[in-house]
Amino acid sequence: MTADGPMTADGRPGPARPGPEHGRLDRIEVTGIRAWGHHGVLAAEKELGQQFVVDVTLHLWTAPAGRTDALSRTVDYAEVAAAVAEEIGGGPHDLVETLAESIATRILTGTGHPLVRRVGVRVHKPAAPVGRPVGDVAITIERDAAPIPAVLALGTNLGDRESHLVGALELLADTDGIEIAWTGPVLETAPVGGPDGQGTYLNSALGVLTTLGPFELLEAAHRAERAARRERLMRWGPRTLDVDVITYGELRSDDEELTLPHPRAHQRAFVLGPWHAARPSAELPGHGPVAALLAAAADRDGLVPGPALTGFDRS
Ligand SMILES: Nc1ncnc2c1ncn2[C@@H]1O[C@H](COP(=O)(O)OP(=O)(O)OP(=O)(O)O)[C@@H](O)[C@H]1O
Ligand SMILES: Nc1nc2c(c(=O)[nH]1)N=C(CO)CN2
Repeated sequence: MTADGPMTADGRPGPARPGPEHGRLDRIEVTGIRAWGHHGVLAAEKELGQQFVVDVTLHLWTAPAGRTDALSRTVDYAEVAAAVAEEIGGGPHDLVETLAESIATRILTGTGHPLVRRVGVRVHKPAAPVGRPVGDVAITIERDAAPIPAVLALGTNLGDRESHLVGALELLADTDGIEIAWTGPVLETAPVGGPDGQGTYLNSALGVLTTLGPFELLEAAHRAERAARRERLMRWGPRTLDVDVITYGELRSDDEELTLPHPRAHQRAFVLGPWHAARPSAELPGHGPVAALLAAAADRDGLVPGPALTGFDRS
């Protein structure tokens, strides 16, 4: 097994490859969702209504749910079907194009958000008044979810710390679906917690725009840790590289594998300091302005400027 092989950072079996970072998402399909709607250009269609049938394809990474059997780590297809039926019953719109678009938007920004990264919608209007017998009228569209802004925190206090940070930034920047939006400065910070006598840390923070789902982003973070040969020997012990997901849009999650925002970020000057330096008006969802959190953090006096490293200069 190589450091980059199919294992999670703590040595458990990881997702079968190819995974989301290889551009291939899984698909959940719900077909034949039937409901009465009043869409159509003709007045009679709006007045009487007719049956519409919709098929949806949800593109998402399902390995976290498949591994743990947890519905909270995937999209509930019953909720999707209910949302689609509601959209069919809404409007009315003149065009099937508009109905398909409204269903795609509802899934990408509502029911399926943020796990569903792409959706396919096929709307059938089998009784459409075409003026002659036809088998069906259907439209198919495919739409991508908007990229999500996320914040990652990096820390290292073992081995060649500078190389670990530069390597992590390069690996993340090269990951499909991750675009680096900004980087914080590198700060040298006193260790917080863990065993006595461990070395000082270099910490930084990154802002990314990502088309990956939250678990896929965590997997990319773990991949960077594996590339630095991260070992988990003791809690808060020395480490070659730690990459934490601090925020993923406004998402709140109490899943122990991915708690969002990161459950200790609001107390940590070594996370808030580099973030604040790059984005002074940032807010941590559920906790308020990063500036105020930084001013109140117990470890705020343990930060000093670190080395100027390649890449960590994009604010
Ligand atoms: N927001 C998150 N970012 C990164 N890991 C998380 C997050 N939420 C939960 N985890 C889980 O925490 C577990 C332990 O992570 P890790 O070993 O990096 O902790 P740590 O860096 O020693 O401590 P801390 O979590 O206090 O930073 C991981 O297996 C991961 O699944
Ligand atoms: N200064 C500093 N202290 C820490 C850090 C860190 O990155 N920097 N990470 C920890 C666990 O993630 C625990 N303590």
